[in-house]
Amino acid sequence: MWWKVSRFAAASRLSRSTRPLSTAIPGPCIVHKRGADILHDPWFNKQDTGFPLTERDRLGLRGLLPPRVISFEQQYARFMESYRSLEKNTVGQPEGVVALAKWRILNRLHDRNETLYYRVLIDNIQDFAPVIYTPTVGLVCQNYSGLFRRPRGMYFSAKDKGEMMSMIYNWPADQVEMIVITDGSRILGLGDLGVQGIGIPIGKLDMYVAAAGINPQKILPVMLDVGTNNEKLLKDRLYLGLRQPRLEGEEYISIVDEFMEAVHRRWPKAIVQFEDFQMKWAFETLQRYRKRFCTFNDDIQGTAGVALAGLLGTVRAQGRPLADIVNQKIVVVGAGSAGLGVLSMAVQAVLRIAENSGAAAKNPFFLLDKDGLVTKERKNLDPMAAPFARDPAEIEGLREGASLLEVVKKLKPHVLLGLSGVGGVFSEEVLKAMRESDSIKPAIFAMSNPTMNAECTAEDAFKHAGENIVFGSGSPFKNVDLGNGKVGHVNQANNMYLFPGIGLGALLSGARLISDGMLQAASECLASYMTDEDIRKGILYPSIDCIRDITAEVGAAVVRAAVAEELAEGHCEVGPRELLHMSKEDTVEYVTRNMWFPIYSPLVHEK
Ligand SMILES: NC(=O)c1ccc[n+]([C@@H]2O[C@H](COP(=O)([O-])OP(=O)(O)OC[C@H]3O[C@@H](n4cnc5c(N)ncnc54)[C@H](O)[C@@H]3O)[C@@H](O)[C@H]2O)c1
Ligand SMILES: O=C(O)C[C@H](O)C(=O)O
Ligand SMILES: [Mg+2]
Repeated sequence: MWWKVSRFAAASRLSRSTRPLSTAIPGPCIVHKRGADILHDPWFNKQDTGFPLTERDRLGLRGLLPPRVISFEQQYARFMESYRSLEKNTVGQPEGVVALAKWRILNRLHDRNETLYYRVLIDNIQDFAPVIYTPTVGLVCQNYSGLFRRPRGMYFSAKDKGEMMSMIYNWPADQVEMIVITDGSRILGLGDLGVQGIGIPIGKLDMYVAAAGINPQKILPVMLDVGTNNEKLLKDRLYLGLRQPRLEGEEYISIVDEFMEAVHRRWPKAIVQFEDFQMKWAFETLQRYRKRFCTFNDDIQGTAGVALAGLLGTVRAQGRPLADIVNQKIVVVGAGSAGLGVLSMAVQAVLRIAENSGAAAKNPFFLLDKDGLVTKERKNLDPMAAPFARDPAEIEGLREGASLLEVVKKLKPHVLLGLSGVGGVFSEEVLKAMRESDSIKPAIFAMSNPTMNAECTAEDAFKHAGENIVFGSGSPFKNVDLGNGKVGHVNQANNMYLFPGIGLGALLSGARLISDGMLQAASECLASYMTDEDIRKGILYPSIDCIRDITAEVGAAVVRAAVAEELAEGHCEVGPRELLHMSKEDTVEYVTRNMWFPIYSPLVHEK
């Protein structure tokens, strides 16, 4: 049977499966529509031919469909056949053309039938994540106005000021649990894409459904269109967003305030994830809302947890105890929302580890931005970067603004971590200089997205920096063939390993807010997920095939942290007292049980 050989189940590391028994009888699903309205609704549509005859009778579909009933399994096989033949037929065509063709076929299925769409996505996550998420989502955003066929999610624009409280009620679902919002101002490493950035919340929420099992009827992608400063888009006749420069200052923040209040009024328990906001607004909105609403910024906080898990992994990969992190030299390239988010969390973790192990706390971090090494001598030092600027007296031989190459040659760092958004900044010379690293297993993280913005490719990293490196990248690269049967393992150092678990854990705990402790628990869970044996092979993160399992573990860690901090108010029928009495295993089981899984449910009509 096709589902028995699914790679998802085969690759699952844990014996407990996040997939329900295939024999389980699905519960009914109440619909408030009938007839053709059902066929046009991707939440309920069963690819038309999948409606059994009794259901056709009940829902007034008789006569609207050809007589033959096609099973879910047959529909699944048929879709996969078309996808595979598209793959075959596009061999040799330019990469971007193939990527968009794959995105189109998946997007069409998404528009028609969400159950089948999410099932093929879950079962083929390794193949499909790069199509619906990073890196193809970047290309989709760049071409969004031309690709546009149907809207998805909600669009709030600067023109809607004063109207949002009523507009929010235009969304057709009664319940929304997870919202991802962007203002399109820093889409991956591609800059300001205005309204076209809506592709990012859509892709992130697809991962929420696939990895965290959030019901797709309870997700909401949101675009806050406050204009764009992208000249090319402003001149583009087809551009679908507001053709005006971005709002700034009070005008800007009052729009975000209004949106947050409207959402909170209609769905007080919904989690709001901020995504791909330019740095100043990313930090400002996080500070402004994190105590008032259940919200987090994925680029600052999700990325930090994934990077920290990677840094701890590199210490283990060298066969050293975690406390040795204080003795590492870690160069962070990029002082934006992601780089500074990583540093904030990692500095706290290093202090904690040093305190717990009795080691003297040392600062292992060195920060560079577009103007080179950031020191206290920097003129107009950004206040957000100031806590991480080095004192020139402590870093003998390195000047303010030193280039990356100078820094690497002088320091011989253990880790090079890129969040600069600039493709190729880990040049051949820089990578070759990493051969002199003081680490027996130097680590290179080229975390910028999409692929062309990665600081280096996997191939170049292994070629120039040596075969003994540990490598991670934000966008997927294939493992590198090192010859003689040896393989250079590529880790996907992407916040997708954490944000679904953070959101799910926050939701199921019913926490009022997302605390540092909950985020730290998520990161620690990811950091301890891999075995020593894997880590020694340079495998720092689980395979994406296991993303539901790792998300269940992360979600449970977040729930437990919320309970420990007395932030958990419970979810649905599970109250705070029940959460309090759950063991670790019970909590994982609770989280897993709450994951939605795509199967056709019998539809029952109610007026
Ligand atoms: N892998 C992941 O999970 C993940 C998560 C978040 C962000 N990212 C990626 O990180 C990148 C940066 O995101 P951000 O939000 O921090 O952007 P940002 O615009 O806020 O910051 C970019 C930073 O890079 C610096 N920079 C630019 N050119 C540089 C150069 N040549 N050398 C050194 N530094 C340079 C800038 O000075 C700035 O400090 C993006 O490409 C994004 O896709 C990846
Ligand atoms: O979207 C991603 O793939 C990761 C991250 O949130 C980014 O902004 O690059
Ligand atoms: Mg992002």
